[in-house]
Amino acid sequence: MITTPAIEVKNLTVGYGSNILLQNLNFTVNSGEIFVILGGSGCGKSSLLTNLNGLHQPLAGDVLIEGQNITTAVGAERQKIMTSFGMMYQQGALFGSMNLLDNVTLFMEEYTQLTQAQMQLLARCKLDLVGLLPYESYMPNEISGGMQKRAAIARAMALDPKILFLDEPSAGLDPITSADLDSTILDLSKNLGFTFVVVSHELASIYAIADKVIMLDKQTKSIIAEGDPKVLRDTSPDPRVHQFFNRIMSKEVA
Ligand SMILES: Nc1ncnc2c1ncn2[C@@H]1O[C@H](COP(=O)(O)OP(=O)(O)OP(=O)(O)O)[C@@H](O)[C@H]1O
Repeated sequence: MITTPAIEVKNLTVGYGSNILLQNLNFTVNSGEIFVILGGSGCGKSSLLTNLNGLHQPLAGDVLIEGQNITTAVGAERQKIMTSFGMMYQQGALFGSMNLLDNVTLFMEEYTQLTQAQMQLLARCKLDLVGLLPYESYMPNEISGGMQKRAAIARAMALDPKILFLDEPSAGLDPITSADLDSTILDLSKNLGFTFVVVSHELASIYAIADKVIMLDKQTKSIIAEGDPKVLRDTSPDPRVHQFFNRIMSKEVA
């Protein structure tokens, strides 16, 4: 059986006006995979993510989400593609003036015809999946940084997407909280079959969750490595890749 990839990227050029960050990228994210985008600071990881999720238009090329071209889609067709994925941004993920339950129901109110009771029931399911059901009435500033990240994942799941984009989920978290978040991501992947596309430069997290990575390079504006991160760490002949993956002692990541 041939399954449509979750995401197909074809000849994609990412940048802003005349500032080209990444050129002619080609890669595929398979359904159910945890796919990690990595690379040095400023190489264009977050920009690539905003081209994949339709927030910014690529300078050239196409992005297909479950076979549908988000780059060319307009109107209702585009809206349909946009609701097939959820997004967790690096900064300010939650609305500070709403409790966690309202943060999750917000998108349902905008995009569905469900009753309040139905929305709340579904939102409680999402909060439960990330371990936050007892905190549904808490405000974002009343919970820890790690809990805020998990609440943001619950909110990204509000419309039952198949794909979740996470921009630097571990940023600002201590190693133990970060490992907890990795467990949540792995659970959601294993139990519910989500496809994750994650921007990260945290090696411990990359080794813990990634099925596949692509490594971006600022100088060549291209993908310089692709595959299983542990295999790349142990076998890549490319010094840039070797240096990235061996920043910490191997015993920490074995
Ligand atoms: N909206 C924008 N308009 C113009 N330039 C931008 C915009 N967003 C990012 N850039 C520029 O694009 C370059 C790459 O930024 P981006 O955030 O995509 O890289 P990154 O690899 O995610 O970086 P980091 O790891 O530091 O978060 C930077 O020079 C940045 O200033």
